Amino acid sequence: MITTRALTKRFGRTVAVDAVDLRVREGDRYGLLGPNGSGKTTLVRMLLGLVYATSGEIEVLGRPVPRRIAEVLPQVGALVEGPGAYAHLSGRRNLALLDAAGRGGGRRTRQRRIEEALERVGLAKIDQRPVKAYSLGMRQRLGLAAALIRRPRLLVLDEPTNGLDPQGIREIRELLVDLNHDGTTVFLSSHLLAEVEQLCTRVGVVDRGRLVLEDALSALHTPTGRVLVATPDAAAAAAVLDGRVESRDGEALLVRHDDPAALNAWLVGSGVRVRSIRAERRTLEQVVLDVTGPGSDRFGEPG
Ligand SMILES: Nc1ncnc2c1ncn2[C@@H]1O[C@H](COP(=O)(O)OP(=O)(O)OP(=O)(O)O)[C@@H](O)[C@H]1O
Repeated sequence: MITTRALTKRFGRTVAVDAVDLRVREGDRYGLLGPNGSGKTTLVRMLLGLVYATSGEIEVLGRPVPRRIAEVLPQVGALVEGPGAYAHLSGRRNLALLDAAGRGGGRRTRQRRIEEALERVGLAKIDQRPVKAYSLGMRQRLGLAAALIRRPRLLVLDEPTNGLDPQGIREIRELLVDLNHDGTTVFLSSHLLAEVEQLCTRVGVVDRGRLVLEDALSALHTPTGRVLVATPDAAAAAAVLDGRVESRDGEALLVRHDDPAALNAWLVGSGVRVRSIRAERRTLEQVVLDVTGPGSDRFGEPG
């Protein structure tokens, strides 16, 4: 769906995007994760032909960008750096103008597609109020509706939950999962670890312009070599496990061991009751901290 090779963008002496090889597959919910200023927006804009690369190649939906962007855009829904809209017009009017301006929309179905898109983003009830009276969250939803009116195969979204409250963020997340289940590939950028962890199936991590990691989310949650045990016999367990217990908090023990089943058999065989047992897995945060250098500790900051 999206492939880049050695994609690079320089602004003077600043290397905003540095030799990035990105690979987004059909059906992915792909999260491009990086702190503010790491180059995500520049990368997204290059994918859409809004910024020209200094060097490297881009393919979107099998076609080279920017050369054949005109064939690509009708199949792509995009939301980049805050939705642009005519402030004095209503949301519906904005969508109608947008649909009329682009290629391949189909006038006959316009009204229906607009109402469907508004419904999907939770704006079905908007009235004639102009967009300038909208809250930031409503504008963001309108921007998403705009990305949806063409029923795109691919969604490209730059920080789609910016400006939304927790309820709004959750609704957008559910919407994107639904769309993805219906066959839309979703590519989004975010500086929020938790957002990507909850929403995405694949993750790319950018650090100062470089893509330092790209993998399936499930593959990143690797076991840490420790097991979390809950037992009412914590003291007895600690004695049995002799030196393997790394920490203890009430009934909860963190044990150095890489096989929960074998550990369970050992404990039960020694007369220790086990309430629950599971392998500890690395969180996305740990994975990201391992691959990003010092000074890249700005993840999760609002902005
Ligand atoms: N038009 C431009 N001219 C000069 N420098 C730019 C321009 N656009 C971006 N940059 C620089 O490129 C780097 C990456 O910026 P970019 O906006 O792509 O990062 P980002 O990860 O999207 O951050 P944010 O989430 O804050 O937008 C930054 O150092 C930025 O200052």
